[in-house]
Amino acid sequence: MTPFPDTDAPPGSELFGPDPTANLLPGDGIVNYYGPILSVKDADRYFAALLADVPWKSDEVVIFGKRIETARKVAWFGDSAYGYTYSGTTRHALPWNAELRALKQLIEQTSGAIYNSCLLNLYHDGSEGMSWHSDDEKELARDAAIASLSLGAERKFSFKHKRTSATTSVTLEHGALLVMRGTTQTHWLHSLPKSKKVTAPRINLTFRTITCL
Ligand SMILES: O=C(O)CCC(=O)C(=O)O
Ligand SMILES: [Fe+2]
Repeated sequence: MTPFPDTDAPPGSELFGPDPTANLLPGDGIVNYYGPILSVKDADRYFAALLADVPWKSDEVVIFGKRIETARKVAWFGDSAYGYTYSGTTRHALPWNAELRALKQLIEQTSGAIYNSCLLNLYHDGSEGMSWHSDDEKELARDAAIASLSLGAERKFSFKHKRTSATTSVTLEHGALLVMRGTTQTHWLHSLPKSKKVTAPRINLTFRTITCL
């Protein structure tokens, strides 16, 4: 009997999950995937608390000049009531609640960066996603780390290079952390593709740094 029958990975690596120092991108930016940083029990607890306590609102996007309300819901929290403008609408950040304060501290420790705001997205099922974009709004500090925590249904997350169209994808697990660093937003787009296979909801939190306060 072979000791590691199911994998070509180095012995033991499957016990410790992904290597968070490995870069998912071939260059022009850095994306680290930490895998789950919360126990399933804690991830379940945060998912339920955020689903119930966050004042979820539809987002607005402009497609071919038309203003569309998304089925996906959003909320925005921050250190102070920052104004944040996208698709021609300015929103103001809500003050941190207890769950978000605890998650922010854990994610700052794990990722080695600090954040002053968090955008939350609620996808009710796989019919909702987010199309190709980069997080390059003028309010965001250039090249600052963006830390993404996933709760709920597993979803695929994809990157596409703006010039070469090279793509790469990762599965975002319940309770998992992904961090985009350096010039990632300058050179790469990312998306959360829709999927007919996903029937359960997912909450995503992206911790960010807003400038021009
Ligand atoms: O839901 C996700 O994983 C990604 C969300 C995202 O890209 C964003 O909010 O800018
Ligand atoms: Fe994004």
